[in-house]
Order: sequence, then structure tokens, then C-alpha cells
Amino acid sequence: MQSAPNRRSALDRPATDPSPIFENFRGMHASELLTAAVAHFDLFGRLQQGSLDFQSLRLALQLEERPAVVLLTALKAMGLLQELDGQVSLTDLAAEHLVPGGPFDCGDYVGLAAQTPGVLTMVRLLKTNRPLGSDEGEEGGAAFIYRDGMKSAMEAEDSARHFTLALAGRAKNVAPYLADAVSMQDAKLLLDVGGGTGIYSHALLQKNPNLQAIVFDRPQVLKIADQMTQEYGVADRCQLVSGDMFADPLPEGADVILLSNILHDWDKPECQLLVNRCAAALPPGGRLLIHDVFLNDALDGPLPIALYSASLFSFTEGRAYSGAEYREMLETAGLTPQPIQPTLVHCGVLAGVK
Ligand SMILES: C[S@@+](CC[C@H](N)C(=O)[O-])C[C@H]1O[C@@H](n2cnc3c(N)ncnc32)[C@H](O)[C@@H]1O
Repeated sequence: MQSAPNRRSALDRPATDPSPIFENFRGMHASELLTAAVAHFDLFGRLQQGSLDFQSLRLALQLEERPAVVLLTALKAMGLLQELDGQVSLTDLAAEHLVPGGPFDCGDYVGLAAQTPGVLTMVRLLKTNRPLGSDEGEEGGAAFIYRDGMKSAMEAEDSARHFTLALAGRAKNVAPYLADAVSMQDAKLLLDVGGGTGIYSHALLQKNPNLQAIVFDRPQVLKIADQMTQEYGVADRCQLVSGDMFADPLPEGADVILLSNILHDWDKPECQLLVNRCAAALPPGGRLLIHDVFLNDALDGPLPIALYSASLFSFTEGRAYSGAEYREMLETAGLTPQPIQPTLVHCGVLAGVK
């Protein structure tokens, strides 16, 4: 499609794939989680005598479910733990090199990082199961997420602008791929819940000239979306509606609802609530699109997603989920999951049809 003069195109693709940049950026979490496991939780020592089931190991570590999944998924993805028939055990690599006191133990070497700020912060977050910035006394509020009663950075103009524009750095690379991966031939109205800048909607609107869209988000975030809809030349087909996706009625009439990088911000009960609300708002035959990253169904990798999961865990109340976990949420809401279509930067789109 030709871009009109002075109109940005959300369909232009980057010449190179930026995925390695995202992988290196998230790589710090490998060091933080490995060091935390060795030097703060004695994880490898605890498994020296034999395997434990997930719940017993979680209780021994004194971790809640979400941090335990994030930590153990990353260690499995690093090839240090394995899970067979629900029993978590050491791999040969971990047994030889990370059990304290073994002839080739290098745990003390890893422990050199035990008191570094990143590791200490990760240990605190794992123990408290609270996102950065969300507690009383912390500045700013939680990034990317808002629910009633939460201190959220998305409610103040400057921080909402900062975090929303930061996400556009990924979205502008990925949006053209989403627009290609999803057929909107029969769709009339797209509802982009938590749409941020709206770039994914803008790409779908530019690709599908008969489509209309609603971007639903917090009021401060929609100030950026407003600016962007003008720049992308889609303001006449893109409505902006503010509200709380957990509490307010979702705008009516959409035959496709997009949750792009939304569910990974929330713990499972909130995810299910949101999927249920979206499913209820769709007509028969309507589609809910989950655009996100996907862990393996066995929750043992891939490593870049396991490390991204640690990042999501740090900033939000969520983590990365597997395709199986998302399919279960869709099915619980009465939607039929379709195969995952890849987009870019480890993302893919999973549709649930009503
Ligand atoms: C991680 S961003 C995703 C933005 C965009 N969909 C993307 O893929 O880049 C999460 C978005 O959800 C919005 N959000 C968080 N909590 C919300 C709530 N309770 N109601 C409406 N929007 C919310 C945030 O303001 C933010 O724009």
C-alpha cells in the first residue's frame, strides 16, 4: 500500500530482525535468576537428595506460585533442572557443577554476584511477588498495568507517555507482521483492548481499508494514541475510548478483539477474567486475538521467552504463558483456539473463535 505524503505507514517492515537486541537486553535476567537460585535460595543443594514435585519445591523455597514458575522455567530453559512426570530434578550439568561441595562445584564463583543490585532486586521481587514501583514508599507506580486500588504509572501524564512510547519501539517493528498474519476480510470493527499507541490497530486499518477500530486504554495513554492516529492518517476510522478493562463495560459491536501484550501483564485469575469479558463481548463467529509470546507447553523454554518472563514478572503482575495455558483460558471462556501464527520478536497470534 502507498503511503500518502506526511502520513506514516505502520506497514513498513524493518530491513533487519531486531530480535537479538531484545534477547541481549533481557539477558541480565539469566544472571539474576541463576545467582538467586545458587546464592539466595540454595536451590541446587535442596535437590541434591532427589527430585521434588513442583508444589513441594515451591514450599521449600517459600515462593508463591508465580515467582516459582518464573524461576524454575528459566532454570529448566538453561538446562539446569528437568521435570519428568511432575517431579523436578537436577540435570547432570547442575548436579556436577552447582551442588555445594561437589568436586567440580562452581557455585561460589556464581555467588560472586550475590550482592549485586540486580540480583538483590530480583531476590526481593521473587520473595514478595510484587512488581517494581507498586508498593507504598516506591516512586512512580507500576509500569504498564492499572487496576482499581493499584499505584500505576499509567495514570500520570509523563510516566504514561514514557512507558507508552517505549512500547512503540517494539510495536512499530512487529505491527506489519501482525497485519499480515491476521485476515480481517470479514471483519468490520476491531476492538484493541489496552491498545497503547494503537500502532497494531493502525497497521490493521491501513492494511484493511474497510475496517474500523476502537483503541481502549487509560485516559493518559490515549493522549499518545490520539497523536498517533493523526500521524498514521487513520483518525477517521479509529475511535479512542478510555476505561478500565476489568471494571468498565467494553465498547460494543466489535467482531474482532485484540489483546496484544496484555495477558502477560496479569496473573492467571485476571487473565481469565479479561478473556471471559472479551468473549462475552463478541458475537457468534467473532474472534479474540491473543498477540503475545508463548512458552513451551512443558514450561521449560525457550530461554529468550523464559528471560522475558522474568522481565514481565519484575514490572507487572504477570509472566509469559504457554500456548497450552492460553488455550485453556480461551476454552474456559467458550472460544475455540486456532493454530498460533508467528509475527516478529518471538511474538505470535493465537485466535479464539466464538
Ligand atoms: C504492555 S502494554 C501493551 C500495549 C499494546 N497493546 C502493545 O502491544 O504494545 C499494556 C497496555 O494495557 C493498558 N492497561 C493496563 N491496565 C489497563 C486497564 N485496567 N484498563 C485499560 N487499559 C489498561 C496500559 O495502559 C498499556 O497501554
